[in-house]
Amino acid sequence: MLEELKRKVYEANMELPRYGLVTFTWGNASAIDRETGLFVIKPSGVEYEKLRPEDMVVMDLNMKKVEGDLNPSSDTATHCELYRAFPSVGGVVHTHSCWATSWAQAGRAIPCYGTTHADYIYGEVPCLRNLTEEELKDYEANTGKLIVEYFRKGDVEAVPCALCKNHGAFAWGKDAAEAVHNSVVLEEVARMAAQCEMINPRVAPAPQCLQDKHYFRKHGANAYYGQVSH
Ligand SMILES: O=C(CO)[C@@H](O)[C@@H](O)COP(=O)(O)O
Repeated sequence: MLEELKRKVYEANMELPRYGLVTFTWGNASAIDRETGLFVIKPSGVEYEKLRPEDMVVMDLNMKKVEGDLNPSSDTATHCELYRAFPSVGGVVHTHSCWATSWAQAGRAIPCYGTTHADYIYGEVPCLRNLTEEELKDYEANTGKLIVEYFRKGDVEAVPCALCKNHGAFAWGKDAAEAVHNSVVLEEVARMAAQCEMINPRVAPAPQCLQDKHYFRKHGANAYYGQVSH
């Protein structure tokens, strides 16, 4: 079932340690097939060196396992909430990548200090609050609901990532490969922002007009970066 999607999700997961975003088993990638409403996700706690495409687990949007011998990722309910809420989200990645997680642990949103950030993310990367003790009873689903609640008031495409306080990072995209790409961007942006504040503790965000210029060079009707044809 969904063999091609399983292969893509497997490849996306394998990219995470290659890019240095995942240590041991600290992360997961998934992707959804919108026609069937099923999504494919990494199994929980399986070492990346041992992972195989056929180990990927198929889930439905009611959190029922449809296919797979192994337990799905412990973060499956978070991925599921994002797929349920946002039809444009086709792939989700969660990591504990060092720099993004450092901002999450510090409880800080990442300001947009430059055009590398603005090329991909419109405005700051939010750092979402801790869950309450009550909310922690359904931890992973409520983590997803918190992200959804934030982006219902925002733009889930213009800001393709978020930090969860004291936890780690989530990123998404139209498919698993784009979600991985955005995770790499997030980690680089987080690292540069931290170093930027170290070099100049009074640094200010990049001027809004420069942020706009860079974001809209690459996104929307007037984008002209790369081999775009008008
Ligand atoms: O947050 C954590 C662990 O604290 C998990 O996201 C991470 O270890 C990945 O778990 P899975 O192997 O996907 O279940």
